[in-house]
Amino acid sequence: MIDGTAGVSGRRDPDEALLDNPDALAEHDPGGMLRHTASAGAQVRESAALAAEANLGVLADDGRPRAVVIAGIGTAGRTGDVLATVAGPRCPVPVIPHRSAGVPGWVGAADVVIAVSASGRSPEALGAAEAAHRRGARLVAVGAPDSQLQAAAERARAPFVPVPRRAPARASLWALTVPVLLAARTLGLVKVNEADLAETAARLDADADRCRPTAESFVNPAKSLAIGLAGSVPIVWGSSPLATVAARRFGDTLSANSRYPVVSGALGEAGRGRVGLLDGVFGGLVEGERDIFADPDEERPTGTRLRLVLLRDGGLNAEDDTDEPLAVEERRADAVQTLAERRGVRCDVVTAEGGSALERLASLIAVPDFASIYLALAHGLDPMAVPAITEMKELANQ
Ligand SMILES: O=P(O)(O)OC[C@H]1O[C@](O)(CO)[C@@H](O)[C@@H]1O
Repeated sequence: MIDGTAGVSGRRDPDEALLDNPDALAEHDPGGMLRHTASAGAQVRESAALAAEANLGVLADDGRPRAVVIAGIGTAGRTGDVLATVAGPRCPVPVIPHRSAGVPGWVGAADVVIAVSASGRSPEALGAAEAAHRRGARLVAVGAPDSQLQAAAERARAPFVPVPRRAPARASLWALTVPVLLAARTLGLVKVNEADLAETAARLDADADRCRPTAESFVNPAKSLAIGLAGSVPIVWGSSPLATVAARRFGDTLSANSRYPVVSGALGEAGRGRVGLLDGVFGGLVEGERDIFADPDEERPTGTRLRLVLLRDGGLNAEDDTDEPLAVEERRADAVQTLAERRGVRCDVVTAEGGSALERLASLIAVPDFASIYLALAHGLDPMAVPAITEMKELANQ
């Protein structure tokens, strides 16, 4: 074990055996990040019930808005990306995630602002709630009960969905996302129905079960994904807009939980530039030096190398939910797998399952969420405590 600055201790080389030792897992996860993450399905059900009590119906009183702005930062900000992708390219109004304080200059009485903050106190969400009120935009707020955000919503006489606080915010993705989607449903912008919510919750429960700490690495998809990523520079690309949201989410959790550098984004965009990484010093150049006779399961390459994680959507219905033909996305996903294989870059594929956009998204997020935690634990890092975030806030506020 080594100690870094800020009292963070961990080991440079991952201890894979630790992943199959439930006592050691619990010891390294004192805040219960695995347990919080396993509550994703319950979060969907709870938030759906809380949203149903929040009088979201008033949002629809003035009809369809000109635009919807989802204001928040970090995980709260990701909920805006989820809404934009679930609403899809045929959504009749622009859906705009906004990650800085306040709201865009054009926001006015014709628009809706959804302010989201797990703690209920981020300057970004608070600034947006206040600006929306000042400009006469319709407002709905989602966040911790009895928070500054709740007070701001009350001042604006706006609906507020009180989402119980879990620390840290990134363990609350589903709790925050569902009220955002249900607010948009009230406005007629998404088709998410009760069955979609129930099936998404069931999918998250089933994945949490497959990824539970007592399920050993050879049957646990999150542990095996973590072991594959250990020591690598992960590249996470999503084959569709939906899968790209999941890819960016994996970028968030790999950075914050596992403290790994990661390249994440859309495969379509990557194919026009970032795919060049596969040929570089962490890709083809180092892989070319590997002993081709070594047992791929035994050998852990010495040079840092890339590991590609491809999140494949496959789409639901080519007519309805994609802005380019499904076949194009699929061909591109096949192509990058071939390219990685030619360079000797290992590739993990997670394929979406489920009958709705939300369930498919859940199926691309659940296993990677757990993998990021197992990767942290293999390195002896507490996946919950990220002192650099607090230190950064303190330094920035000086
Ligand atoms: O959802 P909140 O509480 O507004 O926080 C926004 C972001 O800020 C952090 O709390 C870090 O300060 C993240 O964990 C979070 O996603």
